Parts: sequence; structure tokens; C-alpha cells
Amino acid sequence: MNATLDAESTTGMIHVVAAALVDAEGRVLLAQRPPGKHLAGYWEFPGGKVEPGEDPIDALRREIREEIGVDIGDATRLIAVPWRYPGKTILLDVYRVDDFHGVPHSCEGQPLKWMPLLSLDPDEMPAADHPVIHALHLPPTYLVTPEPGDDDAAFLDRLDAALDRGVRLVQLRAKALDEARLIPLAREALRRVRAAGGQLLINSRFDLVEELGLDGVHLTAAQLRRLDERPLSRQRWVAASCHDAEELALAQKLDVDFIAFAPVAATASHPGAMPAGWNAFERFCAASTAPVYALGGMRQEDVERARALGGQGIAGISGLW
Ligand SMILES: Nc1nc2c([nH]c(=O)n2[C@H]2C[C@H](O)[C@@H](COP(=O)(O)OP(=O)(O)OP(=O)(O)O)O2)c(=O)[nH]1
Ligand SMILES: [Mg+2]
Repeated sequence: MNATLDAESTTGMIHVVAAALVDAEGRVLLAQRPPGKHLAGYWEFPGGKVEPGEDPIDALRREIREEIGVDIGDATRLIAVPWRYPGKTILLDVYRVDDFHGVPHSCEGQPLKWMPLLSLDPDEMPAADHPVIHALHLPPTYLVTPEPGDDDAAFLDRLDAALDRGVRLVQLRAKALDEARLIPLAREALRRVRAAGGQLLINSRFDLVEELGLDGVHLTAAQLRRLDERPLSRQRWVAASCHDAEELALAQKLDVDFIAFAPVAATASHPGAMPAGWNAFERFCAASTAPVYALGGMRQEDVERARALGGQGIAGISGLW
């Protein structure tokens, strides 16, 4: 108990590690918080507090063994969410675990259940877990299309090629097109992305999302300054581009679901922009409650680095197109 208080006073945040245990059928294990405790009755990812001086992964192994009686193998960093509850601030540091030994069972009397990844219900989970659900649903790469030139057929061929290479999340960025070209192009891009099992967002034009049945919008930093509230329901993605902590605060006020932080490295598409670098990316991820993609000069091989620094992965135009 004293040890816990020490940990709180040194960091100001309670470091909580938790595991998103995923089974062979793609289901995730949840445990119900016991009556009488903080957030009683909510369904959580099993885990608990890191002890002072303890390595977070060791804490994760210990908590998972204590709570559900399984030994975990590889654990990959998923997302760390800094979250302020009334009277309590936590860092919810979640790892994805596909590799574990033993059958999870309740060691402390808490009810357990397996939920399909896509059926996780934010309403029955603590608020700090909502970004974790997003992180579980989002892929490691996010393709931002270059401006379509004059040839829509060639553009769509390039899109198909990216989908064939495994891209599943796409932002149509076609700021220069008038609606007479944009709308049919968006419809056809949506058809192709959906056929590949992917999702399509559109840059800026949240007014078109419902009409075209798109999966969401990607807001510009200028829109973050103008908007007073989230422009779409929770059923759609709202993403945003951010360049610094001030824009992060605006994005979080609008309750955006994920962020592209740019530019991490030098990029041909924005030659005048000063790269922020990987250290700034890591700090940005630590401050963000939402999943963050690294954008600007990214290549497929940067995914691991971005994830190791606390990001969701990489976003890119030329590197993924
Ligand atoms: N394990 C876990 N904790 C979560 C999640 N989401 C979330 O907000 N939390 C909060 C609830 C608690 O305030 C804290 C977890 O701490 P804990 O499980 O070690 O502690 P506890 O409240 O059960 O109580 P105690 O050990 O101090 O008796 O983090 C989650 O998904 N998993
Ligand atoms: Mg616990």
C-alpha cells in the first residue's frame, strides 16, 4: 500500500499494465471489476498496478498469472493512455498478447468473458479503455492518397495495388477536385476499399460522409481550430492531423478517434516543413489519449519503430502508394 503511494507521488500517475489477450478465434478476454472498487461492474482488460521499481512487462506477467492463472509469452505494446478520473490519474499501459499458456480462469472470483474484437462495447468498459478499443481495431498502416491527377483510372489502379499489398485504412485526400469528380471517385474508391475488407475516410469533407456511406473523416489542423464539436457520430471515424501539443489539445477536445502526427521525418510532399523527429513523436504519443500514426517520410519498415515508441504505426502518401 505504501509502495503504491510512493509510485503515485513520484509520477503523479498510477501506472497500470493490462493485457488484451487475443485467442485463436480473434476474441479478447475481459474481466468484470468487483463490487465496491473503483469502476465497479465495468469490464476491463485483466491487469493491475506496476510496483515501484518493477519492469512493466514483469508486472504484466505477474498480474496475469495472479488474476487469470495463465503465463504469457510475447507481449507487444498496444497503447498507453494517460487518463484522469475524478481523484485518480492513471497511465493505462496495454499490451496485446496472442501467445499465452493455460486456460484463463477467474483466480479472484471476478467474472470473465471472451468477446469478438469487433464487438467490444465501449459503454460497458471504463472511459480509459475507449482508445484501447480503437487501437485494437486500427491497422498498423494508414494510407493517405496523393492528389489524383487527371487520370482517375490510373489513380484507382494504384489504390488497388496498395490494397493488394495489405493496406486496410485509406484516406482519400483530393482537395483539388470539384464535387462533380470527387463524388464518383469517392464512391468507386469506397467500393474497392470495402471489397478488400478495408475502410475509407475522406479528407476534410465530413459533410459527405453520411451521404456517401464513408467510414469517416480526416480533419485538417485548420478544421481543428474552427470546429466546436465532433462533426460525426461515434459510429464513424473522426481522425485529425496534428503538428504540436496545442493541436493535440484541440483534437482531444473534439474527441477524435486517432491522430496523424506530422512531419516525423522529411517528406517530398511537404518540402518546406521542418521534421519533428522520432523523439518528438514519442513525446506526442505519450501525451495523447488517442492512437497516433507517424506521418511524413515514412516507409513500411518504420512500422516497428513507430510502434516501439508508443505509436499505432505509420501513415504515408508516397511510402505506401
Ligand atoms: N486492469 C485494468 N484497470 C483499468 C482498466 N481501465 C481502467 O480504467 N482501469 C483502472 C481501474 C483502476 O483504477 C486501475 C487498476 O488498478 P488495479 O486493478 O490494480 O486496482 P484496483 O482498483 O482493483 O484496486 P487495488 O488493487 O488498489 O485494491 O486502473 C483496464 O482495462 N484494466
Ligand atoms: Mg486488477
